Amino acid sequence: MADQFSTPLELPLSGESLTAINAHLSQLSPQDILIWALTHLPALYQTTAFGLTGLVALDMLSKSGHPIPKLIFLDTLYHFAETYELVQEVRERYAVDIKVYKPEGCKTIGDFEKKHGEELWQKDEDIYDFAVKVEPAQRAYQELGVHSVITGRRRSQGGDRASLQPLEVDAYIRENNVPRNKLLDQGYRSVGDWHSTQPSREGDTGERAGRWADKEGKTECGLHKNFSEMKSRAKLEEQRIPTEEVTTASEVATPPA
Ligand SMILES: Nc1ncnc2c1ncn2[C@@H]1O[C@H](COP(=O)(O)OS(=O)(=O)O)[C@@H](OP(=O)(O)O)[C@H]1O
Repeated sequence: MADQFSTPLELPLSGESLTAINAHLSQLSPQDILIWALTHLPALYQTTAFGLTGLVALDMLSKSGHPIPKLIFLDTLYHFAETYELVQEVRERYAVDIKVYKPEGCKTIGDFEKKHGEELWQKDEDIYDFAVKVEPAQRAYQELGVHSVITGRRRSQGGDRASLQPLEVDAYIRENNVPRNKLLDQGYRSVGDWHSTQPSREGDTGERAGRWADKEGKTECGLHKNFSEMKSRAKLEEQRIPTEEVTTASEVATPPA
């Protein structure tokens, strides 16, 4: 797919190039956008929590005829057993390299509670988000030399969640037999940590109903905030998290099957 953009692109992009690229991409199919990303974006990875969008993207990439990017999974330690099963299923089905990053110095929930106390998400959800997603993502990007990522967020997920079009995704999943989280067949619409994810209730609208259902105004985990905000969270963490000694191994680990 020849176009006017250099291959690979030189980063960072100016606002002007970004506008031109987005105008170009908005005319392409999802498959072609992904191929464009593969051929143009340097040091490209896919960050995924194995949601529907990410798995559809992975399936499309696997059929593109190009080598697929490695995956980055931020293992918060608090995922459902079904999600960990899905990680293994995806690894086998697509023969893809999955880099797993856990909260710093923690291999188990026991390690995490020793460092932060029990139910950190109840005490301070900003610090929880920082510890389980933001810091591990920063570490992953730095250690792996990541310059570009594919994520499963969609424009239609921002703001007005009722405008989502999950049926398109469902059709692709059925036709291509894409693996999916078993919880999606048990009344869950979107799956994150078990303590912040509930099945959707009657009358719920939106694809992400059930995420932080009891926390008014909370819709995101902090992973997608911009970098300066992430840095100020780092300061917050330094000031407020007790610094007890814990194992400090920072590693690319494999989650339980
Ligand atoms: N734990 C973890 N590890 C790696 N990547 C992750 C993680 N959580 C969120 N994401 C990325 O964010 C996409 C949207 O996820 P969610 O809708 O669940 O929202 S949220 O980020 O948790 O707020 C999600 O899309 P999917 O690939 O469809 O899962 C990922 O690209």
